[in-house]
Amino acid sequence: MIKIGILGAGRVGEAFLKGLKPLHEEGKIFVAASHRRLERREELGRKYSLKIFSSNDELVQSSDIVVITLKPDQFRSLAESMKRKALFKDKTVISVMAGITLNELYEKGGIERAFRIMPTLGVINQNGLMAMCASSLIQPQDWMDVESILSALGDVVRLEEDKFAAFTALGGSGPAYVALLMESLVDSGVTIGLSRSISKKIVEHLFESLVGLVEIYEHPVHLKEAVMSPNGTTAQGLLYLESTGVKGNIIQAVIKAYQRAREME
Ligand SMILES: NC(=O)C1=CN([C@@H]2O[C@H](COP(=O)(O)OP(=O)(O)OC[C@H]3O[C@@H](n4cnc5c(N)ncnc54)[C@H](OP(=O)(O)O)[C@@H]3O)[C@@H](O)[C@H]2O)C=CC1
Ligand SMILES: O=C(O)[C@@H]1CCC=N1
Repeated sequence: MIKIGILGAGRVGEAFLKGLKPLHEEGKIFVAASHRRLERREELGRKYSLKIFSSNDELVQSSDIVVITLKPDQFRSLAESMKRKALFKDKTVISVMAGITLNELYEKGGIERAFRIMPTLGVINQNGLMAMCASSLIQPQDWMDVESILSALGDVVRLEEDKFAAFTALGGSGPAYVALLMESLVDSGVTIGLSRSISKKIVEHLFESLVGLVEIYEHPVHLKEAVMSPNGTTAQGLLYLESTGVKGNIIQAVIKAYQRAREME
């Protein structure tokens, strides 16, 4: 049975624990994790009834596949000693860390067999989208095994490593942009006299129904035209948005995030 260890189970690491637990319970894989704080280990142990190690080294030693869910700098500070101990020899690693390239995994951590993935936060409720690339030692069977495991957390797309910064800027950071838009719309409802609860209900409905509407209208532009009546309310709202350069600003925001993602590599 494949043994999977989640190294540094924070927000994304916990999403992996939660998403993979059903496969663990069905006896298809064995899942464990590590964390540096006792309080967090106890919390995860209580919630998932899985083994949570205090020692990262022991977790790695007892795993076939190690999912590294540390922050990039937390990994960088641990990597050298792990490389010295040759901990990752014969292990397969899945890294979710923004800006850590396959080459850096090898150079700093001595990790030869690696998948680099970039998940969206949707993995928290098994509804993520994950970009995935791999080092040259990874074989077709490894791809199939890992894709099958990751499908418990959402959809997987194979992507060239040189497109990871772009995926990170749009998909990885994306939930934050959409959350900001959502927050602004809820505040706008309150500003024009609606209670916060009804405003929130309207905005939640708008987001929930949007994907279905775009499917029906086939393109966001056609959806926009369907809502926009001659001399109506939508035309006035859109005129203001367009005059403030909202579309260019959103594109610029993603470009900024992309530049930062490139800098991190
Ligand atoms: N959040 C997101 O939307 C996305 C994040 N990512 C990537 O995922 C990674 C994790 O992000 P996220 O889950 O948000 O971050 P978190 O800070 O929630 O997770 C990292 C966890 O690792 C723990 N940790 C730190 N050092 C050690 C150590 N030496 N040994 C064991 N555990 C340790 C931290 O503990 P402590 O709580 O004590 O700091 C923390 O709980 C990042 O590299 C990020 O780039 C990728 C895509 C999306
Ligand atoms: O902000 C970040 O750096 C990480 C990567 C994508 C989402 N969070």
